[in-house]
Amino acid sequence: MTTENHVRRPAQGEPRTFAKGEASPAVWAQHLGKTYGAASAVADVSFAVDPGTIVALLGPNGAGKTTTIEMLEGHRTPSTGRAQVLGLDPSNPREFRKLRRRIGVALQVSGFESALTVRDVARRQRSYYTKGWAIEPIAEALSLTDKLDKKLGSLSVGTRHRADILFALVGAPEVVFLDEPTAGLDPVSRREALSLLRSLRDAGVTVVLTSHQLDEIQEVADTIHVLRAGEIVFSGAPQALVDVSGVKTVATFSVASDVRTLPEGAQRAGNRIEVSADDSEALIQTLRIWSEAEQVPLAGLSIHEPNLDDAYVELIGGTV
Ligand SMILES: Nc1ncnc2c1ncn2[C@@H]1O[C@H](COP(=O)(O)OP(=O)(O)OP(=O)(O)O)[C@@H](O)[C@H]1O
Repeated sequence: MTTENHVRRPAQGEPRTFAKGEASPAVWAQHLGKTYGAASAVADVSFAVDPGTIVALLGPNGAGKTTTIEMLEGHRTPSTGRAQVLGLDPSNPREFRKLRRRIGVALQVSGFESALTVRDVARRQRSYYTKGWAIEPIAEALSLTDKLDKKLGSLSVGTRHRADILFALVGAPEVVFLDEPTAGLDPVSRREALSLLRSLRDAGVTVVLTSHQLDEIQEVADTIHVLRAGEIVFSGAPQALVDVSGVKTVATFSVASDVRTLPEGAQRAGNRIEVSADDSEALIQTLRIWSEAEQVPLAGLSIHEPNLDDAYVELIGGTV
């Protein structure tokens, strides 16, 4: 879903209401902005998040992802615009008190006491909520079972990060905000964390996260919002960004040095040949036909189809 297509813009100060039958977004931001003195951290961010989906805020360092997510969590007050999470305004202290029992938050850097064990903090976090999930199964899903009785101060950075995800989830939140949840995690832990995110979505939990790991985002996110200099420059499904990016499929292969005729549009560097096209199937077909006609084998053929990483780099480029 794109950002604002089903959202009626309310007048300033009017509570956001949704038509009968219209699904209320779990998270809604309209023209959110945050300034620090003369500096703008977030300029103008609007989007709506469907319940039970995974949404990723992407963008270069300093684009405003953390500031945006922290305004939604109620940790920063917007300078302009407004937000609702589960129909409540995170910047309104009375509404925030209700909201915080229904959301889970893992900050990029958390401030839990180093002298407490993982279990102590998990129990305490769960006690703040009316509902709650059992600690052990989540700990197991994050490979934290043998760390539950370790003090936070003794954990490695990646383990500490996984513990922060556990703390965000123990209260059975309806919406979870995770700031770079897989940063610093080893490859196996990453897989586990991604699998946990999918399970949360299957259970109807809405997940809003920030990330620089585009391969992971392509795998798990339903929707991405790409920020640049505090503004959204793309909203949609990860594949939609790939599709509009114009990045081509590239085939590379080697030929003997006496081969002179090449497929149309091919680039040659020594014996290495590179051919690109919009459509990978058509490209492979063209190469097969050329190979058979010329009696030249496609030695070491590799095909690189554009992915989210390629599309993101094309979108963001070196312009920031
Ligand atoms: N408390 C603050 N005071 C002044 N400027 C701030 C403050 N917090 C953030 N900023 C600035 O706001 C901009 C956006 O920062 P933010 O942390 O939201 O970016 P980000 O997209 O999350 O970056 P990263 O990928 O590095 O985490 C940056 O230029 C940052 O320096």
